[in-house]
Amino acid sequence: MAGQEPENRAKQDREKAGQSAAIRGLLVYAKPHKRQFVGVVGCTIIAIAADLLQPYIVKIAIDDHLMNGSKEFSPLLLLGGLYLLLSLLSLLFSYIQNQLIQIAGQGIVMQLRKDLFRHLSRLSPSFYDRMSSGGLVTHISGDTETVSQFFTQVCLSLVRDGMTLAFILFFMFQLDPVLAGYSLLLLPAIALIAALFRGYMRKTYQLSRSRLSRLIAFTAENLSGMNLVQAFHQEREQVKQFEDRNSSYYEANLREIRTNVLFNRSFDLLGNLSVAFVTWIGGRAVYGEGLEFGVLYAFITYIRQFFQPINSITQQWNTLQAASVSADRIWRLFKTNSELADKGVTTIGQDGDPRRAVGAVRFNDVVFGYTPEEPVLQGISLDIEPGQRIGIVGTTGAGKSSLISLLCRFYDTQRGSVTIDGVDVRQIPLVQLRRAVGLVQQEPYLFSGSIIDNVRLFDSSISPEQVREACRFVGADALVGRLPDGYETLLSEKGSGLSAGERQLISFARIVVFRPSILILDEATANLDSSTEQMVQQALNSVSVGRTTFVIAHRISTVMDADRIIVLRSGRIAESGSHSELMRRGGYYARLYAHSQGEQEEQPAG
Ligand SMILES: Nc1ncnc2c1ncn2[C@@H]1O[C@H](COP(=O)(O)OP(=O)(O)OP(=O)(O)O)[C@@H](O)[C@H]1O
Repeated sequence: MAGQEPENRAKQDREKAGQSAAIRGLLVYAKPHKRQFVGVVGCTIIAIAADLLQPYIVKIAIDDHLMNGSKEFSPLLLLGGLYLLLSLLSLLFSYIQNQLIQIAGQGIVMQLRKDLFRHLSRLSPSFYDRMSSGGLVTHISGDTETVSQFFTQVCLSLVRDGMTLAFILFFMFQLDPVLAGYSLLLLPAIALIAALFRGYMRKTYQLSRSRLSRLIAFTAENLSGMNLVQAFHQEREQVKQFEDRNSSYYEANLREIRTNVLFNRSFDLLGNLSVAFVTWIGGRAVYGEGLEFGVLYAFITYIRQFFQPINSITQQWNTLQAASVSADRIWRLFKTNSELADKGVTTIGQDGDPRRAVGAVRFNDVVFGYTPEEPVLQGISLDIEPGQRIGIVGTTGAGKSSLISLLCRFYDTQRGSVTIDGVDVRQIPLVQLRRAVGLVQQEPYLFSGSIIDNVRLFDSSISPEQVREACRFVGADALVGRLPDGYETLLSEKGSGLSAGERQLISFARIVVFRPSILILDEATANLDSSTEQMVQQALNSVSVGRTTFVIAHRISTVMDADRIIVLRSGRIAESGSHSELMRRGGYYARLYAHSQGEQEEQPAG
């Protein structure tokens, strides 16, 4: 146990160093808003001075005009006018100060969210294999919001409350140094209360934040998988889990509020005690004519105001802590590099247009696993000529999708290489590679947007007419015709409102529009009924003419007419050849085929 102490301390030191580096990193974002921050400081000085001069004006009115028996009304009117003017000035400059800090703070966080999202969109699929989407939602929404509070609350409080304190002390010493000296006796009591509460407030604050993050993450993940939750009748279990998280957040929140209220009331109590103290000491001095009554009035007003900024600065401690933790988490995300270094500089295709690549694909002794210890593909070598139609078959988990993931470079090989037209995919810039290779998956992703934008993927260089033509080509125009606003119909997230097969047709139209030189269909027609499949198949046959095409299918009938069929078994190529060759051989493929035809009861082991 004793050995853990220094270890924990070293860990805490590392965390602290990371957090301050993160805060420093955030300050880079603040740089473009320098002028707004200078404006905030200027406005704060004017607003505070106008605020704190008000008791001074009353003091002049009392001591110089009311108490000396003067019956003149006009100086009082003038002082009253001045008081009003100061109030208006304070109001106006507080407003401008608030506007400026919000513009700066929100601007910083808007930029931060933008950069973070852009960064996340470049991270490789392996990153998303590890991270929960709910956790990422919390980072983008919750953490950036906390960072925004750093600028709009912590920075503002430090400037405003720090200056207020300095001004109050200045006025107090200006009015009566002895009474001001007595007031300083309060400082140890203030420090004691702050120290007593600080640790506890931090703990309760962090507890409620972390429980809120858990709640948000759980909600986000459940909403995206709600159809599965319902399909498996998990509603009651999920509601129970939600309730647990919800009530533990409720308790943590109440505890945090209770601590804050206790802290605030302690300060109020101290404030009232100090007013009583000053009234007693000052009152005696006024009776003994050692102090003017106006000075006492102004003093009491200042001492009342003295606690508010201290209270506010102490409260910001929590926000500062939370902001540094959030900044650290955001920074760590920024520092996560894509495992796929996009350093390739070799272009492919005629005139540098990857869509006009020849389409020769080679797998050279490829070994790959999602974790290094568990290889999923073992020593795959393939040589595919341009324009060939390749079928890939194999039982569930044999490695079919993994094989084409390497061609798309969603992952990098552990050994060996994949080349297109003789160029290693790692040497091809990712943007070129993604244009060269078109992928249609079983569950195509549709974006929130119109049909037109979903087909042309928001690329406005592709005209709506080209989109319509592509839809006609794959037979999607009848479907679009049935939608309320035709091609302008807005699809909601994940394309809900369309059946799986209809979503598939839209993704086929994409391929027709973008015409990649290599086409991959991963169980792409599995969701279509047989008549639609036939129609799409015809369309695909025309699209795939002259293009290297990979077709992954469970239904062997889908790949029977391929130039060559690759049969995968446990991450290795078991057989390859045309349908008739493989059937003649009477091996694993022939058994798979027989099984798919329902001639064999047992599925071959794979
Ligand atoms: N993202 C991933 N992270 C970790 N392991 C994975 C991942 N994707 C697939 N695997 C594993 O890799 C192996 C091969 O999976 P792959 O999806 O390539 O098989 P498949 O032949 O396409 O199967 P199916 O016919 O079911 O689509 C399986 O054991 C699978 O569990």
